[in-house]
Parts: sequence; C-alpha cells; structure tokens
Amino acid sequence: MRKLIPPRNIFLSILHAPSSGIRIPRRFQSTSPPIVTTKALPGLPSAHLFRDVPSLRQFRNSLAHSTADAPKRTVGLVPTMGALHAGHLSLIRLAAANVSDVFVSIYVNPTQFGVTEDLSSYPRTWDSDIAQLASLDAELAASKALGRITAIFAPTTQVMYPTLPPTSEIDGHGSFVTVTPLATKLEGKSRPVFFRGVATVCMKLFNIVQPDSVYFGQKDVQQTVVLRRMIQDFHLPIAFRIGPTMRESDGLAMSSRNVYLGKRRRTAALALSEALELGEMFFANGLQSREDIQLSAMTYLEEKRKAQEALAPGKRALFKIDYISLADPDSLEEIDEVDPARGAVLSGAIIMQPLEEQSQNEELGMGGDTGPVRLIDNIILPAQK
Ligand SMILES: Nc1ncnc2c1ncn2[C@@H]1O[C@H](COP(=O)(O)OP(=O)(O)OP(=O)(O)O)[C@@H](O)[C@H]1O
Ligand SMILES: CC(C)(CO)[C@@H](O)C(=O)[O-]
Ligand code: BAL
Repeated sequence: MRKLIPPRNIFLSILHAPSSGIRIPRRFQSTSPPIVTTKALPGLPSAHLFRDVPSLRQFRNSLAHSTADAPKRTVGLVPTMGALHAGHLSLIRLAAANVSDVFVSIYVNPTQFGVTEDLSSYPRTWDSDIAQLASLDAELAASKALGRITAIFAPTTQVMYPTLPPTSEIDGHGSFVTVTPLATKLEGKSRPVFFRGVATVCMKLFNIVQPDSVYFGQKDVQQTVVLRRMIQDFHLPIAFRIGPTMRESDGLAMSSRNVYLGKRRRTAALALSEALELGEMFFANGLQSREDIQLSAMTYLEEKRKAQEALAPGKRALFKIDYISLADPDSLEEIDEVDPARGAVLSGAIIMQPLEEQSQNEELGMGGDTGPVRLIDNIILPAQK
C-alpha cells in the first residue's frame, strides 16, 4: 500500500545530480517520462515531446513567422501536472478552438507542495496521459478544429529550477513570484507555499513557451485569480482563458486526486458539491446575504460531517471542513452581501480522512484510502448583466 504523506526523514535522502553539481532531494526528482530531448510521440503525429528549453524555444520560434504559403501560427498553453482526466481535455479542446498550436505541459511542480504534502505520491500516469492526448488529437483532426496538439513539454526539475534546488520551505532560497494578499487567503491559509510555487512555475512556463493564450480550469478558482493578477501586474502579453469545471455525473468535481477515493470516501465527498449547489440555489432565487448563501452551505456540510461521525468506524468516512467561503471574485475578500454588479465566488475545501476500518471486499481507492485527501470545489455566482 502506498503512503500519501511522505515521512519527514525522506529529506535525509539526498541524491547527487552529476551533470550540474546541484544536489536535489529525492522527493523533487522526476521519475517519468523517459529522458529525451525531442521526439515524435506514438499516436500524436503532429506533436513533439520536449524535455528541455532550447529545443522547445527553437520549435516555438519556428511558428512565430509567416511564410509565403503559411500564415503565422498561434500558440495556446495548457499547463498540467499530468494524471490527465476529462477536465484537462476540456481545456485542450478550448485551446484548440482558439489557436493553431496547443502546447500541453506535464510537470509535477515540487515548489507548490508543502513539506508534508503528497508530492511523492501524486499520481504519475505518463502512458495513460499520452494515450488520452493521442485520442483527443485524433478527435481534433476529425472535427476540423482550428488547432492541434503540437508540443508536449515535460521538463525535469533540473530544467525548471536550473540554479538552486527547489524548496518548499517557507523561508527557503530561490527566485519566486509572490502575489499577495491573494495567495494568503483560502487555499493559501492551509497551503502557505502553494501559490508561490504555482505563480513561480507558471511564470517560468510562460517565459519558456511564450504563448499567445493560456488555459486554466475553474475548479481551481483561486489559482485563476492569482494567475490573472500576475499576468496583469507583470504586463505579460498573454490572453488568460478559464474553462468550466468538469464534473462526474453525480456532481463531484473531476480532480487528479479523486483516484485516492474508494467508494465510501467518494460518496461522502459529494457533500461538498451539494453544499455549494444549495448556496447557489438560494442565490438563483434572489437571496444575496452571506447568511442565506454561505451559512446555508456551511450548515448543510456540517450536518453531513456529523452524520458521518455518528456512524460506526467500519461504515463511516470522516472529513474535516477547511472552509466555505463567499468572496469577491477579484479580491477574494469575504463579503456580507453579493453585489449584483460583481457577483461572487462560493468555494469550499474539505479533507477526507483515512478510513479507520475497512471491510472485506470494500472498493478502495489508490493507496487503500490510508491517507488524507484534500478536495476543493466552487461555484461562480454570476454578476447581473
Ligand atoms: N474538473 C476540472 N474541470 C476543468 N478543469 C480542471 C478540472 N480539474 C483540473 N482542471 C484544470 O486542469 C489544470 C491542471 O490541473 P491539475 O493537473 O492540477 O489537475 P487537478 O485535477 O486539478 O489535480 P489536483 O487533484 O492536484 O487538484 C488546471 O488548470 C486545473 O484547474
Ligand atoms: C497550474 C499548475 C500546472 C502549476 O503547476 C498546477 O497548479 C495545476 O495543475 O493546476
Ligand atoms: N490543481 C492544483 C494542483 C495542486 O493542488 O497541487
């Protein structure tokens, strides 16, 4: 069985990276994909795999100039951490509707994981990722979409952090992008280095790829707010696009981390999307106060939590509630009343606890439901037109 939280002493295991002389802790080393510079991928006839910056830049530059028989091409970047699912694919489809060349990055960025978080066990599913991209690219070709997947960027950590080993320590050294106070709210309260890591790696990806547009999912709403602010504040000439949250048929937001949920935890986890839907329903019926929206959602979620607590250990899936927030869509400040001209973001986070007792033949998730799993979700309460 895999443990989700790496033991602290993993930091004692330091490996030597011979080509640079930089010592990179094992937890920051990439295990997959194969080390190559650029090569064609099976099932992806128009795509190249890049693992370093110069080769990708060369390819990117070749797209920047029109020739007598070909117009200038446009590049859209979809950053991911792999373990692809329909949410990621929807962003690639959105990109392909807007640009000629879709670049997909697959990189599990160490600096956005806190020292006790699930970096070492984060799902890495390279073969399945490539198979899904191949089938999507065939779909794009058949549908005559504007764009195709033409580059997959899967850098190593040495490529992404060329001078200093990356750090997840709050006071660690390195070149970082910080976006405050946005990054300190909500997710940032529980994951203090998270948005520093996200903003830093996205700045690197944007500098390397130089995309015309970038595509992010609504599911990670605070990430979109932080990155949009970063693009604005640093005058990056990039269009920022957000794709809607893709959900399972029962409403659970798709997430790479859902693979850790066996049937019992997955069923209990629905409480989060249901609570947000309840708040949304009140808003849709004309209610605008925090009490009517945030408090109703919170009360519903708390009742569901207590209902699990009341069950026997072999039957229940305990979870902790981190927050239910009703916030302004740009500042993420908590609000008492939704301003109809601005709308609001209703968001939440819960932490599914490990199962205490498992029954025989129980359907378990990856890792045997032995580690905590953080789940987030949100619903946009739209501004009135
Ligand atoms: N359900 C979804 N619908 C739409 N976009 C999504 C969904 N889930 C993730 N994305 C987007 O895909 C991009 C890459 O996300 P990432 O690789 O971290 O996957 P993830 O499912 O969010 O993983 P995690 O479980 O770590 O949160 C992000 O822009 C993210 O918002
Ligand atoms: C944007 C991102 C790829 C940066 O590592 C990651 O935070 C994600 O997948 O949402
Ligand atoms: N989708 C955000 C990546 C993370 O939770 O680390």
